[in-house]
Formats: sequence, C-alpha cells, structure tokens
Amino acid sequence: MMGHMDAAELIRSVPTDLFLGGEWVAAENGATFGVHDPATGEELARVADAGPGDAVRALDAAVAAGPAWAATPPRERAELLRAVWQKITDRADDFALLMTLEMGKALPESRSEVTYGAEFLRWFSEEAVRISGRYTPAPAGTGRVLVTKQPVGPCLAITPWNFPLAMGTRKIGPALAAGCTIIVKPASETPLTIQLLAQLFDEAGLPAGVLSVLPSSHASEVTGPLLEDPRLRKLTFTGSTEVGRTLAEKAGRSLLRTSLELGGNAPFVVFEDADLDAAVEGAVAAKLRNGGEACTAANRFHVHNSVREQFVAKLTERMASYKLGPGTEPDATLGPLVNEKQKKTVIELVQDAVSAGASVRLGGEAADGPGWFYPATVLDDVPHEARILKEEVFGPVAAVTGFDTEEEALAAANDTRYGLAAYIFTRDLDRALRVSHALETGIVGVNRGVVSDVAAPFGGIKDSGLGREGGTEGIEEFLETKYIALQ
Ligand SMILES: NC(=O)c1ccc[n+]([C@@H]2O[C@H](COP(=O)([O-])OP(=O)(O)OC[C@H]3O[C@@H](n4cnc5c(N)ncnc54)[C@H](O)[C@@H]3O)[C@@H](O)[C@H]2O)c1
Ligand SMILES: O=CCCC(=O)O
Repeated sequence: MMGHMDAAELIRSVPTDLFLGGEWVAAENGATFGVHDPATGEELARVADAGPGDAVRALDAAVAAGPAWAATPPRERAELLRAVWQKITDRADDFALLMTLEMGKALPESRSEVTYGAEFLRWFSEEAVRISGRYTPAPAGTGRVLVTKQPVGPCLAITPWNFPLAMGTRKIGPALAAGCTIIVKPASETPLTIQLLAQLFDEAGLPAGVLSVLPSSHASEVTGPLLEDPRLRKLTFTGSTEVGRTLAEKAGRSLLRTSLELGGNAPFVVFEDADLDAAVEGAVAAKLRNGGEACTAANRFHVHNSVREQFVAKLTERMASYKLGPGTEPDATLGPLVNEKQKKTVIELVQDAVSAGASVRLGGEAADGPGWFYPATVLDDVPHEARILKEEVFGPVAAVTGFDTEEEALAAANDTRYGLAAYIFTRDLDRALRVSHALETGIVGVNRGVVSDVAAPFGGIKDSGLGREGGTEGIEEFLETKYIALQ
C-alpha cells in the first residue's frame, strides 16, 4: 500500500504531459490548461492541452499497436488488466483524494468510486478469456457455420467529469480485454484521475500505443479529426445528451460503431404499500450518491398521496443530516458542484419550480462565498410544468409530486425524453414486475436506491443513449462478429 500523500504532494506526483504512443510528451503547441478546485475555484494544476495533431499521432500509434495487441493471448491481456486493478486498489487513498480535489465530491463518495471504477478492470480481466463464438452444421446440409469474435479496432473514448475513474475504466477495461487499442479524451474539469490511471498502465507494461490519453480544453477540435479518420472504428461516449447527439451525427457519417451513455431524469416512485423507511433510505441514496451529480440520480419523486407527507418529512430529516463542505473535510458528506455553470443551472431550476408554486421543505438557497456549493434541497408540490421535472438537475435537489393511482404514477414516470434509470418501492411483487416492464428505461431499481453494478448491463433508451456498458454485454461493444462459411 503506497504511503498516504497530502494534497499538494499528490497533485505534484501526477504526470501532466500527454500519454501518447507509450511516451509522456508535451502538447504539440506546448499549451496547457488549468484544473480547478470546486471548493475554492482556485487552480490546482496545469495539464498539457492536446491539439488535433496530437490526436492524429495518438491514432497513428493506436493503429500501429493494434495487430500485436489483438494477437496478444487473452490471458496476457487479462493479467495486465488485473495488475492495474491491483495497482489502483493499492493506491485507493490517492485516487480518492485526487478525485475529490478535481471534482469536489466528498471523500466517502470518491472512495466508493475507486472501488467501483477499479472493479471494471478486474471484471473485464475475467471476461477477456471468455470471448467465444460458435460452430454448427448448416441446417440444409449446405456446409458448416463458424462464428468468431474479433476486436473492433482503434477506439475513441470521451468521458465525463462526474465519475472520472469509473467512466474511464468502464470503457478501457472491455476495450483492452477485447484486444482493441483506445484513445481517451477525459473531461477538462477532471483530467488528473485518468492521467494517474495512465501512469499505472504504463508502469504495468502496457505496450506503446495501446492506450493514449488526450486531456484538452478544446474537445471538439481534438476529437473532430479522429471522427473523420476511416482508421478509427469505434466511438464510445459518456456525457450529456446534447453532446451525444452531435457526436452521433458525426459518427454516423463514418458509420462508426457507436456507444452513447447519456443524460438521465430518473423517476422515483413510492407506492402506498412501500416500506416507508426503506423508501426514504433508497431515496437518499438515489438522490445524493455523488452529490446528485449522477446520470442515475433520482430527479423526480412521485409519491402516493396517502403517504406523501410522511415520506417528505422523513426525507427532509435525512437530507438535512448531510454536511455541506469541501470534499476533503473529514466530516463533509456533500461537496460542492463541479463548476459555476452547474451551480447556476441548479439555482435556476429551483427558482423556476418555486415560482411555479413548489414549496421549499429544505434548503433552496445557494451558499454564499467561494466555491460552488449548493445545499441538500427538498421541494414538495412541484407543479407539472416545472422545468425541474423535465430537465436533469444534476445536483442535490429532490422534487416531489403526488399521485393517486398506478396509472397516474406510470404516466408521470414515463413523461420524459430520457430513459436511463427508474426506481420503484412497493411490497407487491406483481406490481413491481408489472411496473418494471412498463417503465421506459434501461434500468429499474426495485426497492433499491443504488443500481450500478459492474456485473450488470448499464445503459438507457430514448435520449439516454445507445448500447450497454459493464456486465457480459459490455465487451460486445468492442467486438465484431465474423461468420466463416465452411464446406
Ligand atoms: N449515462 C451515463 O452512464 C452517464 C454517466 C456520467 C455522466 N452522464 C451524463 O453526462 C452529463 C454530465 O457530464 P459532462 O458535463 O461532462 O457532459 P458533457 O457532455 O458536457 O461532456 C462530456 C465529455 O464530452 C466532451 N465534449 C463536450 N463537447 C464536445 C464536443 N462538441 N465534441 C467532443 N467532445 C465534447 C467533454 O469535454 C467531456 O469530456 C450529464 O448529462 C450526465 O447525465 C451520463
Ligand atoms: O453518472 C452516471 C452513473 C455512473 C454509474 O453509476 O455507473
């Protein structure tokens, strides 16, 4: 276990050059950009600012390294992924502190993400040796069917700031397990975590060019040339629906294999027969995991009117117990939002709901002073037309509305362009299965407030994306299926 570094030592220890083709190099024009501490707004570090030329060089390296990596025995690929899982685990404290420093979330949230993010590498180290096809005589006796799986080829991964490690390993793990090479463009808010991950892959002996990392403050300029290059074979994007749509249009022109993990607007439905204490605990978990900055976050709470007052009172009490403060403070359980833009969005959505008639049961006012802090907030009686029921709040705000019948609850839950996660609390198994089937989402939590699991297929429908990550399904996004017709 590495010694525990303090924040300044840790920041200084993270490489800030580009990890490109197995080397650590400056950006083509020597440019750098600043990474800021959400708790103070102050600059934490400066990182190489990759340009389009760096991106093309990274793709050159990925193409050159591709055949040898694809031919590397699966067990060897597996052992390397497992070794990096171990390295992350050994440096869990460093990763947790680094994520809290650059993204803001409370340390317990970061520690939880380190375990979750590292696990994608262990999970896909095990999947690497289980890639299989099939063999069968053709039914008409006209020959034999041989089906095999091959790596899709060089990939581009574009990742968000809210789970800086896990959203990277959820792509890097299956890509490397499948025998693909991959270029990662992390969010400009949180490049340091992926920089540290790249260092561990480098230490583990990953062959040059298999992984390159391109931090950049010009995401579109850097990724544009790659999306137009026919040598690129896969785009895997996690981020907002707005950006995902733009990227899908570009990828469509090259008919790129594309995976999109996009925004969410999860309903949290509490039926009259629910275990109310369990529902409140589930609600707090679904709302405040990652400070509410999670695509799976419960955005809209639809509660049967017969239990709504009890539920809101209990939820308010539980959310009031969260301590707002810099994520590095030992007793903080709710950190700042990632940037000023995010804070302004949350303020706007709350003010819109209150203006439309919602009542504030907790919080509702942004904290003054430095940093982008917003308190845990509970709004009740939120009117149907309020923006907060239609837009992803991505902050610690619970918007509660009531219903009287299952049909009303289902109509409200599905009344959104998103379709990632949904949560239902009921003791009635028939109702749980009936409603789960009727919900227009890729994921349903039944009497659970946290659904994410490396062993499960993660993804959504409608405006929440295309494809699945994690589970046995996740590696298929990085494989092509080939049919060999035999006599
Ligand atoms: N479904 C999921 O698994 C999942 C997970 C995490 C976050 N998200 C979603 O991501 C959003 C928050 O993350 P965010 O603010 O980083 O999202 P974002 O879409 O602003 O940015 C995501 C990534 O895309 C890059 N990017 C932005 N514009 C680009 C462009 N024109 N071309 C190429 N790259 C571009 C960014 O630099 C970043 O690396 C939320 O909507 C959240 O729901 C979804
Ligand atoms: O923000 C997106 C959710 C990340 C996860 O829970 O896998």
